[in-house]
Amino acid sequence: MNRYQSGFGNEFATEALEGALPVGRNSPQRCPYGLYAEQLSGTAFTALRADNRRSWLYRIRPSAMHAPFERVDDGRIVSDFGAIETPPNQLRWNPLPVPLEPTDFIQGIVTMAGHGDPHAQSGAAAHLYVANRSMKDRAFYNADGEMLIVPQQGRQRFVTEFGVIDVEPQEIVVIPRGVRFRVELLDDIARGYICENYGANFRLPDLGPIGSNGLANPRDFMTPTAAYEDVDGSHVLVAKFMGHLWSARMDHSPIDVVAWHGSYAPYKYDLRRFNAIGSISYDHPDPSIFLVLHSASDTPGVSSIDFVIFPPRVLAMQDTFRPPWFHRNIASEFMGLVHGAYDAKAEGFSPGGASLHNSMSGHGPDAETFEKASGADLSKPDVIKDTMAFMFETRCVLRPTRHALESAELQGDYYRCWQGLRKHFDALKP
Ligand SMILES: O=C(O)Cc1cc(O)ccc1O
Ligand SMILES: [Fe+2]
Repeated sequence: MNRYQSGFGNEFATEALEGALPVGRNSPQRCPYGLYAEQLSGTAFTALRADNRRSWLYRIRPSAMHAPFERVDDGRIVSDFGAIETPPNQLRWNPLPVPLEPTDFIQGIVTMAGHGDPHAQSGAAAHLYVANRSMKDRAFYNADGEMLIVPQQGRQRFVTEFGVIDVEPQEIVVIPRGVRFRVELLDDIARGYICENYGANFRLPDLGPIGSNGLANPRDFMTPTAAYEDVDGSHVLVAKFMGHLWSARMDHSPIDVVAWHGSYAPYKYDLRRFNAIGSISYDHPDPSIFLVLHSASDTPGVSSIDFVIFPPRVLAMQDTFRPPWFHRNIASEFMGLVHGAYDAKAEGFSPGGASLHNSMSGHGPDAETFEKASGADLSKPDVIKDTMAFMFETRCVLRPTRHALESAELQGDYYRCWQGLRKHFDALKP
């Protein structure tokens, strides 16, 4: 049986038992198989039809059935970014070390930076995670934000209320606000990045003059078909709510949805399917050309968050410095590397590592990349292979956490990568 349905933001309909979906109504007096009907809405009831997202779930028990939540340790998760001063320095980190203690996905999350707050429904957080064991009899949901997860090492299984999503590095998974799930490791280690989006749900960008095809194509987004477990016994439900973790006991698995229909559901996307578009004449285009998904702000044309990738591609621009240019932007850029090398940095940016270039902080190619690209033979195209870098680009400054600024992984000498840039200026040589 096909485990996925294809399409972005579709009206999906799926049942794990034949006839489990009520026909012609959402909430019949008695649901088939003795199931409970429950609506999960991810936008205001009255949101415009194009933005409206909700699903109807037909489950063994309603999601209200749990003991009261109690506060538990937040671990290394942070949602309050005002506590410490934000330096304008360019920052870069080595990958997180593999934990020595048993650590599951939730315990393995480390917040690196963020802005805004869940209460205002605006802003974002950038987290890293590294885990060495599966979540067991434990599920999680995030009421604060949608989670865009970028696995970097190890295959990972997201067992959600809506069905099962398997991902490997170079794929991403998006878990909408409120959706309950657990993460199982399919390899020894699971490592990756998370963009937590407190604002409007991620959506595909409009394509303008690009036309009706290109960038991330809607049919490559995969949403699972219904899959449920009918398991009685002690379970724990962990919630992230208003910046903190809460835990409640349950006497059954919350992954008990036998059928569902609607438009609010988790999905995955294989970044290798991205249709990269670029300059075929001259100049290096703005990285918005590599936009996969974005969260819109209240200002038309200005995203709150852009999720951008730098996939394999061919550079053939003439009389052009082909790698990224030197720049300062109003936006702030948190970057990660899933695989390979990034074309603006000859060394020091490793797979699993991260960098942060905040609003108006100058950055660009390192000295080695600049020298090489300035003298490159442009008669041949550069075929950029075996790479997958990405960026969580935000409208507002991403404020690093105390952990990020004090961790052993912070590269204190990052600034040096630009110090070797030589002065080439000669007023007599135009
Ligand atoms: O800083 C970076 O490496 C990301 C980036 C890439 C690019 O091609 C243009 C602008 C930009 O910020
Ligand atoms: Fe940049």
